[in-house]
Amino acid sequence: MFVSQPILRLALTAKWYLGATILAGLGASAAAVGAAFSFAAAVAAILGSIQTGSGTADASGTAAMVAPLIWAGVFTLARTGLLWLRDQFGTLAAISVKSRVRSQLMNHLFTLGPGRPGAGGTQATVVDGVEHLQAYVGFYLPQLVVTAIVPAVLVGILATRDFSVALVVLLGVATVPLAQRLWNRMLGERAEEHWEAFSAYSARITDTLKGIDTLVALGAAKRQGKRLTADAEKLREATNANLRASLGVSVVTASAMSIGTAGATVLAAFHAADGSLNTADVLLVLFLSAECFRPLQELQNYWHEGFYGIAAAAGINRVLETKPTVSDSPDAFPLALSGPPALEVKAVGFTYPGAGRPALQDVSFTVPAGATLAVVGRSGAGKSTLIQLILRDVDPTTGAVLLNERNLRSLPLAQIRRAAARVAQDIVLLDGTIAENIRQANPEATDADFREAVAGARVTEFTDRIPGGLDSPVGEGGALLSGGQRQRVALARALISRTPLLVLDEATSALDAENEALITEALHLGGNSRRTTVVIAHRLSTVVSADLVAVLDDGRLVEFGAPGDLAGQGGHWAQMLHAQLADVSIAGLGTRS
Ligand SMILES: Nc1ncnc2c1ncn2[C@@H]1O[C@H](COP(=O)(O)OP(=O)(O)OP(=O)(O)O)[C@@H](O)[C@H]1O
Repeated sequence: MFVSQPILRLALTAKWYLGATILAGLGASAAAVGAAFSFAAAVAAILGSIQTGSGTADASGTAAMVAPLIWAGVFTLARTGLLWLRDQFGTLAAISVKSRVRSQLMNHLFTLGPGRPGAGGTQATVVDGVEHLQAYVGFYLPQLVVTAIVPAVLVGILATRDFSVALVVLLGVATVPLAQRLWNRMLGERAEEHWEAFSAYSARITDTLKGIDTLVALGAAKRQGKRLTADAEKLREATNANLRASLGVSVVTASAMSIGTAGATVLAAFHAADGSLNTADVLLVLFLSAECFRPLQELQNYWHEGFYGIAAAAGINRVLETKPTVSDSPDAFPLALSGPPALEVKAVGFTYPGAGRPALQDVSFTVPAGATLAVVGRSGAGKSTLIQLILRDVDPTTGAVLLNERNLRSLPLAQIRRAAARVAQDIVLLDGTIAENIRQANPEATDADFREAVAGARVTEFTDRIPGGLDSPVGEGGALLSGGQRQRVALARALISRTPLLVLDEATSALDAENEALITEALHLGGNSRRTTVVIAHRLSTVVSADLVAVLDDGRLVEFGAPGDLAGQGGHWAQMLHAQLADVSIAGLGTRS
């Protein structure tokens, strides 16, 4: 018997369906017992009439056998109907549990933040893993209960007819769960290994499909193909190991059932010969012995079907047990936020788990409400880390981030998510139309808000030129749009969401200078605005329109102030400015042909 505790807890959410499945299974066995007694009664009636007559069944014997035969027919039909009902209820239980497990997995994944497991393996768990629960939850688990009850009751009934036959059947029945117990540990390990191999293979396929163009361009398709073959080989080995282990259980179970039934038949024959059992009782004993083993046989069949569900349960548990990177503190309460918030970063330090050195050290600055802060610095200086801290994707190792003087840790996470819009460099659009993608950020937005957002982010500039306009599909992940068009859709999403805090992580990198300037204007980066904005930018044009600049270098804040003030100080910002201006002037030099 193999029961995964967390999946059992989830299965109990469909307890009514599971209860009905169990009742129908028990009812089917009861109907089989009824049919066995009826057949035995019919046979007894016929034999009785032969013994009293002249060697053939007389009219009274034929009449006496009609009623039991009708009953046998009724019980047999009832059994068929109950088995059908059992399968229906089992399927309904499985469907209900699968949909609950999927939504629990998705809800949990939403809370996990950057620490969530990789997309490939997670997809295998949410799609295939949960699908495998069907046979485990709908059939294996209810059959466990039926198997625990039916053989015990039937052995009791058998004992009233023939104690020694009952004892032989009991020995056969008891051997099956004992053998399975011995195998469980090994099967559990095999199940986990199989699931690991399956999700690794599935993750590799997802990665390959996502990066197929890059792999072809790099000439690395063959190498990736070899890796896929190696993963497929590991999966084949794991599947074989699985099959070998479950074959062991099958052999022991089938032997115990065959030996038990054969033993019961031989004993019943002896007892018929010595007159301690009549022919009708022999028939009854044989029927009941077979019915004792039937639930065990079915349990074994379901075990084979549900095995992958048990394997997947390990993967499902692993996702459900992954702890979120940040969570609500027990005494969190919302901040009264009527306009753009003031942002304070106070002596903040952050070290990634397992990293040898801090990504940020002792960073402090304040951004007044409605102002725009541009964060600049070399690659690896800590800009993205700072953004993650401001959005509370992670908590600082030391110091604190405050909104309107309230530590982010004391705010409900849901409020922070609602108050902040983020546009990252790699934009992910969901399959649907351009308009649907934009409206998704604020389904309650009015048509006027929508028009303002698409105009501000210069979306209409390209949608006016395509036949479907704003109702054109974006394709999977936004594949039908260019990088710059995707960024404009994402910026429109940020504009329509009207959040008081806006974070742009190189969100205009794919735009041409003219569009960037116009969008910057629409976002009111600079001057008092209805939102406080933090922007990571490499382009001068974005930075000079900000109210404040924070220059990071090797995780430390090396300069902070208005861009105009810093420009004259000859420090990091002034040097970056000069370097970029030199690039611009060299690029702007004409050539003589
Ligand atoms: N998940 C991570 N685990 C460990 N170290 C990390 C992780 N992410 C970033 N780092 C390290 O933290 C430091 C700061 O990285 P961060 O991504 O914040 O820099 P950045 O200024 O945004 O760089 P870029 O401009 O290249 O995006 C780097 O040394 C980087 O290697």
